[in-house]
Amino acid sequence: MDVSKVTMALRFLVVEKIIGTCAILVLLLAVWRLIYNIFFHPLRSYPGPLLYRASRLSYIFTQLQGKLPFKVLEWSNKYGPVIRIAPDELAYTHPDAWQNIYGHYTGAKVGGHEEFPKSPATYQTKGIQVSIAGDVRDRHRKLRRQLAPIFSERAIRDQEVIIDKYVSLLIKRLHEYCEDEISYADGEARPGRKKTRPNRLDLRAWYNWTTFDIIGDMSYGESFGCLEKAAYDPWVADITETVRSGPEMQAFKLLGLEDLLVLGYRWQWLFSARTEHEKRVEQKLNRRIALGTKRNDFLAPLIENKHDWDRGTIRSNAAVLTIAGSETTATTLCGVTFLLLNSPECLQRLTEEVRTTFDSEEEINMTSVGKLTYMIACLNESLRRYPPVPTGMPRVVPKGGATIVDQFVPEGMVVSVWQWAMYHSTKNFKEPFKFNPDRLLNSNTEDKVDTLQPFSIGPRNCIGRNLAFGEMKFILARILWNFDMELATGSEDWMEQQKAYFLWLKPELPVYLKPVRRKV
Ligand code: HEM
Repeated sequence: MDVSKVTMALRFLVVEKIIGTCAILVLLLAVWRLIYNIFFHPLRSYPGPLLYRASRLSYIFTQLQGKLPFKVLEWSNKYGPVIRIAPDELAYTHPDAWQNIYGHYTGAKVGGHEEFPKSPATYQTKGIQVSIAGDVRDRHRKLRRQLAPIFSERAIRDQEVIIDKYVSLLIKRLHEYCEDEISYADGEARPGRKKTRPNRLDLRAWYNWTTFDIIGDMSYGESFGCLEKAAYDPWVADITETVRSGPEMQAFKLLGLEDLLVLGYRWQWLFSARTEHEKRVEQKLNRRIALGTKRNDFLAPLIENKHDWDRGTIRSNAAVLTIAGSETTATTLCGVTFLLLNSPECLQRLTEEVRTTFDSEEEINMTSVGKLTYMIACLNESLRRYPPVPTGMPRVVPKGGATIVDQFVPEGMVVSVWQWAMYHSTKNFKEPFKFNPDRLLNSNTEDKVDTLQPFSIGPRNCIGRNLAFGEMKFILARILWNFDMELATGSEDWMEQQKAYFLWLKPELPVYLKPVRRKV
């Protein structure tokens, strides 16, 4: 008998047994986990779909498909305004949740609780520098204090000359692309191409180019040159990848694979577009620093206070301001354009407002657009129908737990308001899928208009709200002054076909533009 063969066989049997036992243990543990999550977890009494209450996997799967906000609405209609969407996570569509989760607290002394920290699985990754949008409380407060003055209404008005420069360039370029001598083929406007159908332009691109060029100048002292080239800069083109990779990175963390994510990120076999993006930010930052600190732009406070911040902090904040400050605004402009083009009466009323309020285009500026009450209602209604941040903005319940929408939630649980679902719930708005700006002009008890907080509230609300609103009113007014618009055929389901991640993954928005001819 061959002893070595017997030893080998025995070894094989032992190894097989160990693997088998481990597999059974893992399986038992997983089953126990499911049972625990359903019957013994501190959130067991909260309603929600069984598969999601039982395991995180269902949440991750639906989130990666970009469908979670739509599911939350479905569940909100079925289970009510507080839904358990993962074993340790609650989604809210109840208006009180805004204040309870995101509001300012004055500390335990007056019976409040501490500020709810941002959930690390969404906002922080080990070893990767976070920005103001993800930073921990003390660093956040300092960053916010230094940046706030530059985002005040007055400071933004002082920057009007920059905004005006790019909006005027947008209008000039759109006119050029609408001129008869410019011809184009395949519906894609480009000088020198043969014309098929007139003036069909992708407004998603033009809005993105404009808001990126503005933010580029306001942050780094140089635009991305998108409007000049009528083409995407690689940086701008990367945004889609950044939007898509957000939930993928979150999935790694929720599955306990953060170390693998960090390794992959460092060695660039995961999310390499993000690493490339960081390199480009660094190059722009170098050029900005070479300009000195005299410029009154968004990066000046961080560069001036460089003893407070290392290079990584300045870089990550430069990157987040660029994306947060442009993609969201361009998204809302696309949304309002699409919704108006699908509501001819609203479009006509708004066009009339713009063309009768002003006698000439020169009268349209960042201050005078404040008179356009119907436009403000249209923009707010678009932010309701198509909020740029459609998902939850997850926070962790602080030590001691908290009462949210009259129910106690234990510490450590993840909670958030889901904007898209909240704004489309019939509990909050009558005919929620209807684009109806009048609901924001006439007081009406059926619409809970205070629910609408697209810029969030509290200490971590949007720092760029003044800029965003000023810019959107100004761009939309100038477009409506100059052009008549019609939605290109084939785009009727533009909004329905989108995936909703932390931001929307939006397709092109082809629109026919016809310049308005005025008698001189
Ligand atoms: C329509 C346009 C915009 C919308 C709807 C919007 C919405 C939001 C929301 C909901 C948040 C909170 C995110 C969270 O809690 O995770 C936020 C944060 C933020 N936004 Fe905006 N935003 C817009 C435009 C802008 C602009 C123009 C800028 C700047 C140039 C900007 C810069 C930021 C920054 C830096 C934060 C993080 C603030 C902090 O944590 O203190 N946003 N925004």
